[in-house]
Amino acid sequence: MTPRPVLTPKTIKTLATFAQNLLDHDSLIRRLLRGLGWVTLTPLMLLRKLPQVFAAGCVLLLAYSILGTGGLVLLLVLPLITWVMWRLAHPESAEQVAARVRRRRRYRRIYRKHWPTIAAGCGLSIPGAFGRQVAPELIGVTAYPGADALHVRLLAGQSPADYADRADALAHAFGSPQVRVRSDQPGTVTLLFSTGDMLTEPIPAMLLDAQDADFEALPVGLTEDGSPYRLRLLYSHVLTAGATGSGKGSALWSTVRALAPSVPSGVVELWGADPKGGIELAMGRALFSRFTADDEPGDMVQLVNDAADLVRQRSKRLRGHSRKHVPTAEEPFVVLIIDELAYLTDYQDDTKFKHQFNKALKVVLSQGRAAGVSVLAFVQDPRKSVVDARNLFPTKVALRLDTASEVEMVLGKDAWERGAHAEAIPEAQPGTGYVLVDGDPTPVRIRFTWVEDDDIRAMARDYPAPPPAPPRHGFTVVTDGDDQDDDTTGEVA
Ligand SMILES: Nc1ncnc2c1ncn2[C@@H]1O[C@H](COP(=O)(O)OP(=O)(O)OP(=O)(O)O)[C@@H](O)[C@H]1O
Repeated sequence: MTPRPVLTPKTIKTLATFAQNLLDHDSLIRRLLRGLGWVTLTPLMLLRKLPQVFAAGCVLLLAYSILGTGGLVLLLVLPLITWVMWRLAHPESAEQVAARVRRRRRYRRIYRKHWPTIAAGCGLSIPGAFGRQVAPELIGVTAYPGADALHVRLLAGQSPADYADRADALAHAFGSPQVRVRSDQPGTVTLLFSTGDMLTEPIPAMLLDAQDADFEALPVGLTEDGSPYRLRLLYSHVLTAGATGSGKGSALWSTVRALAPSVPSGVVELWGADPKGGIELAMGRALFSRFTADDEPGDMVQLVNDAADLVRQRSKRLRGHSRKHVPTAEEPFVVLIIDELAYLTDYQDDTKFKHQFNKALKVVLSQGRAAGVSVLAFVQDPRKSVVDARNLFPTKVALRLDTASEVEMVLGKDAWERGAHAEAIPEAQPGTGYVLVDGDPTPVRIRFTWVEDDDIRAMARDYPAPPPAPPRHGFTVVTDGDDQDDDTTGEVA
């Protein structure tokens, strides 16, 4: 028996029809194959692009197969009911979770998606293979209530200054009112995009803390991410500049308030010089161990001279024993508060007075930090001649100022380029400013708390300075020429 040929004319005709059908776009076979592909590939696509949706679909299918329709409906409705009950019972925690979810969505939709294009547009990418642009790696995003922080790994050859130069372009590209550049660790940079202003509302005075205060981290206000701002005063000096009505008073009293609980024990001594006749400081007079608000400038010179003498004595004692003075009730942390520095350093006609004052102030500024004597000074006019000593202040604060050049006079050009636009602070937001601390090029936007007159009176009543003890600092003027360092002879202004 001869075998039947596999390819009979009939088989060939069937195959030809099948092939024609395959080629025909609208044929049944093509449609069936397309359907099959869709059914098998869609879950794979979902798994890759939207893993959460895929997982949710699997759970629902599983629930349906195990629990049936009723169970499936329950499974769908239960989270909704739980969410509504949560919102009703604990609206704050529910809002926190919702905000976190919103922020994560924003991170994915805005930053992750657009970062490569925006980095290239702002000139922060480098050319890669095949004409592609290589963007700096976006390591992650931290969402704070008032700002999003983008952590970016620097490309070889880049520095945070390159990002500071492009800060304006970056802010516009991401639709943020402002971006500030922070360099936290080598090789990375943090870009802080404002997403809303946490500092628009006045911040009430901090609760007085009866515990021993940390004088290197005094809570005086809030930063723009809503966290407390802690000011270093011990082993530092702070210069605050601001136009009239910018809130210098709140900077002063927020700091005094953080120190006040340590005043009655004598661990902190406040010395106040208010050349404007006591308008600012007199309300809290009882807090001050030494106070001069006379129009008579001689008293101010005496006060700063005494501070300089104390610094010299302590420095002499510290020499060879310790590098830093630790405040105690016997040897307190002395804070010399000068309300309007320009009045004493610049506006005086009497050159002899100016010379004496500047000489003593320079001793305190150059040697006082280690000796536990800090200066907290305020100026309205930041012209160079007024604050020529600003480099001796490790911490500088620019409240609202009139022009960008004034900001540069106080904080330096680099800080302005990094976003410290103190000239743009709204008049309606007194107490807001930028802080720059030596060693950290990133200005921090903060708002000082608002200490009301009643709060000041209550502080003065509850935390008065102890009565003067017999001389314990030995305020006798040190005349030993050997103890006076060369740099005590210079002028401040
Ligand atoms: N931190 C703050 N929060 C809310 N309001 C404030 C704050 N600081 C100041 N203010 C408001 O602004 C006004 C002016 O503030 P302040 O007197 O401290 O400014 P200043 O810079 O000391 O002005 P001047 O140089 O004219 O004395 C205050 O009376 C108060 O109403």
